[in-house]
Amino acid sequence: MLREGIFITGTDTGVGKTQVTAGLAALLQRLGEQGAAQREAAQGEAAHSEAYVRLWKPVQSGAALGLPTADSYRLLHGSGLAMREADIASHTFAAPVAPWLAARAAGAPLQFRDLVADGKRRLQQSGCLLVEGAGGLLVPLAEGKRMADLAAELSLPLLIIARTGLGTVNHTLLTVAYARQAGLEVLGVILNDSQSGSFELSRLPEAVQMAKDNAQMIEQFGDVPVLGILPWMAEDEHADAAGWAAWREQWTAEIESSVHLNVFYDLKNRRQRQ
Ligand SMILES: Nc1ncnc2c1ncn2[C@@H]1O[C@H](COP(=O)(O)OP(=O)(O)OP(=O)(O)O)[C@@H](O)[C@H]1O
Ligand SMILES: C[C@H](N)[C@@H](CCCCCC(=O)O)NC(=O)O
Ligand SMILES: [Mg+2]
Repeated sequence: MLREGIFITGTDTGVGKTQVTAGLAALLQRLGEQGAAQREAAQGEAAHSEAYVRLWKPVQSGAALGLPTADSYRLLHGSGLAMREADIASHTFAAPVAPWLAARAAGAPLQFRDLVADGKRRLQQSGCLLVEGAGGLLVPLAEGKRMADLAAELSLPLLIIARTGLGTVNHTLLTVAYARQAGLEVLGVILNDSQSGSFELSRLPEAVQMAKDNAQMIEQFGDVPVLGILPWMAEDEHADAAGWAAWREQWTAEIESSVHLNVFYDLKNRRQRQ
C-alpha cells in the first residue's frame, strides 16, 4: 500500500520538485495499476482503473493555469494522471515570489486553516496524495505560517529534493535538521541534476562522482537515506500529448532504475483498499 500522503519539499526553489513529483506520480500510478491487474488476473476478474496517486500543489506563484510553465500544467502532463489542472493547484498567483507575498500582492491573502482543511479533504480521497510545496521548508505561506507548518499540520512525511553539485550538502543537512526540529518525519532525499544544461554534462565522470560523494556525506552526516540520484533529462514544455508520453516513459524508467521506492509504501498502517 502506498502511504496516504507525502510532502515533497526542496532545499530551494528550482531544484526539481515539480519534475521529480510528476515522474514519481506517473511511476507509482503505473506500478499500482500493474499490481492490481496481476491480482485481478489471478482472481479471474476484469481489471478496472483506480487512482493510486493524486497530486496537489496547494499554492503556486509565478504562474497562470494553462501556461506550459505553470507547475500545475507540468504536474498534469508530466504525470499523465487523470486529473484536471485546476484541481491540482488550489491557488495560483502571478507574482514569482513566496506564496504569502504573492497572495498579498493579488489582494487575496491565504488563510492557513483553509489550506489545512483542503489538504485534509484531499487526504480522505483514495490514493496517495503527493503534495508539492513551493520553494523550501521555511518559505512564507500564510500569516505567521511557513511551508513546513502545512506539512506538520497534515502529519505528512517529507521527501526532500536537492541539487547534485557543490553546496547541496549544507543545504540538505540544514533542511533535514530543521525538519526534525519541527517534528517532521523525513523519508529521504533525492539528488536531482536540475542545473547541468546538457544531458552529456551530467554524465561527466567528475559530476557523477561528486553527486555520489555528496550522497554519501548527506547520509553519514544527516543520518538520512539518499534514495537516488537523478540525471539531467529536460522536459519539453511545449510537447504535444505524444511528446509528453514519450518523455514520461524515459523519465519514469530513469526513476524506477535510480530511486529506492520502498519508503513510499506503508505496509503497516494503511487501511486495505483492494
Ligand atoms: N533532472 C532534470 N533534468 C533537466 N531539467 C530539470 C531537471 N530537474 C528539473 N529541471 C528543470 O529545472 C527547472 C526547475 O525545476 P522545477 O520547476 O521542477 O523546480 P521546483 O523545485 O519545482 O521549483 P519551485 O520551487 O518553483 O516549485 C525546470 O525548468 C525543470 O524543467
Ligand atoms: C516563484 C517560485 N517558482 C516558487 C516560490 C519560491 C519562493 C522562494 C522564496 C525564498 O526562499 O526566497 N513558486 C512555486 O513553486 O509555485
Ligand atoms: Mg515546482
